[in-house]
Amino acid sequence: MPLVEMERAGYSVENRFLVQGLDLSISPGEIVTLVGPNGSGKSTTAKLLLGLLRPTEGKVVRAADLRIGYVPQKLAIDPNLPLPVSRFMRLTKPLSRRQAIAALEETGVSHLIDAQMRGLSGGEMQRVLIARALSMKPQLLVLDEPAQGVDMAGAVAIYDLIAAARRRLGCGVLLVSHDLHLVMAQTDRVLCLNGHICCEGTPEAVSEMPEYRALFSGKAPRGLAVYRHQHDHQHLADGRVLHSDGTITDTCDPHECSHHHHSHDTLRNQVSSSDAR
Ligand SMILES: Nc1ncnc2c1ncn2[C@@H]1O[C@H](COP(=O)(O)OP(=O)(O)OP(=O)(O)O)[C@@H](O)[C@H]1O
Repeated sequence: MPLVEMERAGYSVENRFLVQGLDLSISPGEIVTLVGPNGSGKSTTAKLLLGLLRPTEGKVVRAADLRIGYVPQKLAIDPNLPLPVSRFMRLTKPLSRRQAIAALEETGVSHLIDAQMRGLSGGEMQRVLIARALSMKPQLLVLDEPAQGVDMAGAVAIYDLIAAARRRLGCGVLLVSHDLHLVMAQTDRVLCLNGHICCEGTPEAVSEMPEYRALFSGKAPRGLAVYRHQHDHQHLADGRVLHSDGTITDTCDPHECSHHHHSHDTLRNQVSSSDAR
């Protein structure tokens, strides 16, 4: 049984369709990624799935009593208001301090529990938002550009976190992203959006589809399989490194720490080769 299913769903404002003819479903345990250029309707599609918008045509059906965790693209809070992380974590759900710390631990930012939201870095903010979404113990996790404002190594770490949450909770995940090459490696199914679904399939298949390449003017990197690297350690938000045996060190051994550097180098090669094409 899918967690959520869209059938020929569309959404229009003043007779203009923002998205149309969407057929899409998300099942427990799968990561579905929506990619598309600015204004292609990714956030609108996410909001239709969540029930924040009602389709003006077609239908969207969610499983009964579905627990949803949502990381919005933009936070509707006044950035000037003082708001500690501890209070932000309790805004949508009553959580004890211990529960809030446990949720923040999952994303490596429990040390920020008493920090002010307005003082957080881009990466810290995203980790707090993901922790709040995970505290719902969601069956469906919807993340709208969860790696925005985060550098590439930070983005890889965030996508790893999401993949780990999917394994642990068995939840379905909808990811909205611009980071095609990074995000796609963690994803089971990719949908390319441009007001409608242009093409869909596995990351490897989609990366070679002409519709996908046209959508990004041929600038999308190829050969995504190289990003399916094995992780033997995780980079914590405070810069330290958590190894698979549970030890924490200040830096990773350069011989052991292949994945991020590998990703950087490979990406650089691929971007330059696709630019040259
Ligand atoms: N309430 C609204 N009224 C009118 N137009 C809207 C409304 N919401 C969104 N739009 C328009 O619909 C289109 C799709 O917006 P949407 O935010 O879904 O795109 P997106 O793919 O998420 O974009 P981005 O990558 O820039 O975040 C845009 O052209 C946007 O300006």
